[in-house]
Amino acid sequence: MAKLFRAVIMGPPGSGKGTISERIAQSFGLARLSSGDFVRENIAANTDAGVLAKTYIERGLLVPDHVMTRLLLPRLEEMTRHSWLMDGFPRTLAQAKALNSTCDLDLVISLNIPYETLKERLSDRWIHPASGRVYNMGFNPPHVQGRDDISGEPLIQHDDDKPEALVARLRHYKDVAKPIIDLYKSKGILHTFSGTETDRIWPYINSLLSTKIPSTSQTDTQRIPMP
Ligand SMILES: Nc1nc2c(ncn2[C@@H]2O[C@H](COP(=O)(O)OP(=O)(O)O)[C@@H](O)[C@H]2O)c(=O)[nH]1
Ligand SMILES: Nc1ncnc2c1ncn2[C@@H]1O[C@H](COP(=O)(O)OP(=O)(O)O)[C@@H](O)[C@H]1O
Repeated sequence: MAKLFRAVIMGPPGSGKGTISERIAQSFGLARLSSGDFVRENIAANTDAGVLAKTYIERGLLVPDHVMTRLLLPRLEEMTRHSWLMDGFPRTLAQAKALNSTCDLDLVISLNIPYETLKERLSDRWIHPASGRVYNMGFNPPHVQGRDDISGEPLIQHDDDKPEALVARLRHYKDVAKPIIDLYKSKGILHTFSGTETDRIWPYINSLLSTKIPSTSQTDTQRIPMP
């Protein structure tokens, strides 16, 4: 069997994790895993962990580590034969340690984007809540203003994308991400990309992955559709 490839993408809210993950999944055939999608799937399916997670999300809180790992690790065990890229997990050092004990990561991408850029992007971010599709009124606008391209349903803006909530979210990200980044740096798997435009960062990520992902795993790996 081809060697598998496991990667994590990290970065503050608005840094382009979703946008870049989508490009990586398409270009390299990795399964794209999103912790936010797992949480929403579990809430929709009314699993025990989903019911518990919902009580935190409703209060605008992060889901506690033990609930997150209970949600995610079994899903990762189903993926033992696939290459994947994870977005949104780990978000704490405890989660990083739990992930560590389940699998060996090959690579971590960390996005380093200036605050002003994040603020501008998020104030322009619109979301289709049912699918998680993300638009930006300048960068990738929907075909019809205010409507999802596929379903035609209305787009919404998250309250926590508003500038007043953003400062606190970014400060929180820096505090919790630092030890995780240090951990991956010490393992020699961290790659940091800085800049203000995804289109300028993408070629560097693309060429890095081209050297790291075994070409056989690009064809052997089946794309796992996410809801
Ligand atoms: N103007 C601009 N917007 C971008 C760029 N890259 C991503 N975006 C938009 O910025 C917002 C945040 O990106 P997203 O991928 O959702 O970031 P995440 O929160 O890290 O997953 C979305 O509305 C994207 O469409 C860029 O280079 N320029
Ligand atoms: N790794 C995680 N640790 C704790 N909570 C998480 C994690 N991933 C997702 N969540 C929870 O699920 C919610 C939705 O996640 P996500 O789609 O990544 O949205 P956002 O980028 O707005 O935080 C988060 O706001 C958080 O409550």
